[in-house]
Amino acid sequence: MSDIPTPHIEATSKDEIAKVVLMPGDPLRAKKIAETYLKDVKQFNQVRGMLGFTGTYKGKRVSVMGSGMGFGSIGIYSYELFKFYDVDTIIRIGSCGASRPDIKVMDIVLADKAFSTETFAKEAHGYDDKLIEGSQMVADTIREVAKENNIKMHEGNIASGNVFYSSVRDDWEKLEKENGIIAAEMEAFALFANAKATNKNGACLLTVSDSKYDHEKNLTAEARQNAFDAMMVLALETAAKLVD
Ligand SMILES: O=P(O)(O)O[C@H]1O[C@H](CO)[C@@H](O)[C@H]1O
Ligand SMILES: O=c1cc[nH]c(=O)[nH]1
Repeated sequence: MSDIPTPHIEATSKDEIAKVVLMPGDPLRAKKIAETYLKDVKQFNQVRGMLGFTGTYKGKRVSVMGSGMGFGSIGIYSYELFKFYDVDTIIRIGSCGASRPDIKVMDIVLADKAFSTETFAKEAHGYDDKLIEGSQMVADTIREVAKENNIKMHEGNIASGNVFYSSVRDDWEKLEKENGIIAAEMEAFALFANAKATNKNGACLLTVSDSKYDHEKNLTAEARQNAFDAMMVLALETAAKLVD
């Protein structure tokens, strides 16, 4: 197996990437975060447009890189970061759909476990589990930061899946109830599986971008790219504590 650079990340030294990586799906959101919140920023990746940057937040080195959408994409990037670049922690910072009426657009969700009916974890690492837990150490730090900054979060399991548009599934509400699912997105299950297999830390913070209970409030693509400030405070302050 190749070492660095990898087929998908062009950084030639492990030092170009911090021990904690924040990972939105959208590479342009990664750029925006680096420009807005980090100092002394250096870009470490542009292969396939999957932009990655390292800078400092309150003096602590933090990286931010896009994951792309779905298990295939985050599966590649998170594995290469954990396995070949010695990254310890990846915090996904994404958007999601709400699976409960009390969870509103712009609310923040901290994922406990990610649920999927798909085969990524089995094919990648032989895991049969449909629910895979995120790092409780990172989740505890996020809770601490939320308390310190008076930021409200919903906590629970989330559903992950490669299929955004489905014309056949009608069993979701039952699965959501049975598995304690409060929101839906497309990457956390693969991230948590890779973290488990490499003995690293994966966590997932989400901002609700749309709700089937309130379609009128759903966010535009531009708002999704720009509007997630509270989640950013949580992720950046957590990263700063983790690299103490
Ligand atoms: O906003 P991001 O992080 O991309 O997350 C969500 O948005 C994308 C779908 O529009 C999927 O990647 C899903 O997980
Ligand atoms: O994956 C996603 C992302 C946002 N909203 C959804 O319903 N699903």
